[in-house]
Amino acid sequence: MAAPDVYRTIGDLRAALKPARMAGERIAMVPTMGALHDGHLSLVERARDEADRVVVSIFVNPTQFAPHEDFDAYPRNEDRDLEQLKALSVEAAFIPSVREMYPHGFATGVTVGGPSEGLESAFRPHFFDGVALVVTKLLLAAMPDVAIFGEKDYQQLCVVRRMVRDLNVPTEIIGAPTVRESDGLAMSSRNVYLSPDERKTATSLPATLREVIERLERGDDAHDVLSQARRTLEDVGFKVDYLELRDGETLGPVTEDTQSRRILVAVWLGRTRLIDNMAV
Ligand SMILES: Nc1ncnc2c1ncn2[C@@H]1O[C@H](COP(=O)(O)OP(=O)(O)OP(=O)(O)O)[C@@H](O)[C@H]1O
Ligand SMILES: CC(C)(CO)[C@@H](O)C(=O)[O-]
Ligand code: BAL
Repeated sequence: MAAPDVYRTIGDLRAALKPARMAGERIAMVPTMGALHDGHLSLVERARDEADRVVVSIFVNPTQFAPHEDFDAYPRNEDRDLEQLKALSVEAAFIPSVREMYPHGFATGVTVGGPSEGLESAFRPHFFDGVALVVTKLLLAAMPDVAIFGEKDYQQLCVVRRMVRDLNVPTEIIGAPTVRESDGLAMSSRNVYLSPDERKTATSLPATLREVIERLERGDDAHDVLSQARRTLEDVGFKVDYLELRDGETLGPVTEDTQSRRILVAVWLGRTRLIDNMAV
């Protein structure tokens, strides 16, 4: 197994991918912020199935963090990440500096409406502008045929799909299922912030979502079910940012035309913010 080639500039990445593209190879990209776990690795495996060549980007993107958020504390471990990518025979890692992505004088933004409204945006108003901007730049840097995003960040996946459609970016976006710990907690780089006690409590989050789904499928009133689930979460110590049932395709409100519903949640446990979602 060879370690991935590491590219730190957009120019070097483009030059390296050019021969593969000219030879008609299919290129897949997996954008990440590093601190890789099995959730990320499942995206890489999916990318492997989809393409001849896999590029994983590792970039903790400052424009999606508000000044009071955890940009500085965000876990970073490039050597360990590269070891994991080596084990999966990933050919290329794109690890740009903040200066490379946002050179002095940078003055452009990307704003997506539709699915970015509400949910995360109500609590992290800057977030999707930062994600849409950096994903646009990453896709333009690698020009992949396909890019894989996790359903764990379901609203992000919907926003990226909308941005790619609206801007005619020639990349197919694939959503991959959420990988969970054995007790059901969605894997997330931020789980390392949890104390041992908080980690035990955290398992109530997916358990509560599963109860919500069971009750909705039994036909219980959605408003009652959500109010009770919110109280359950608060009783075990979560502070709830949102717990909402949405149309699974548009992320708008559930209407008569809704084909699939999705329950989405964001909570705080001490200083850690957790998000999760499940199809109903
Ligand atoms: N448990 C998971 N299952 C599937 N995909 C995941 C999982 N966790 C993250 N991803 C996906 O990996 C990609 C990179 O995510 P990111 O690097 O932010 O990791 P993260 O674990 O979500 O970190 P954070 O704690 O910042 O939310 C995103 O497309 C995200 O949806
Ligand atoms: C898509 C992404 C890599 C953009 O920085 C990030 O939001 C993430 O890791 O989910
Ligand atoms: N996984 C999404 C990146 C973020 O929450 O900042």
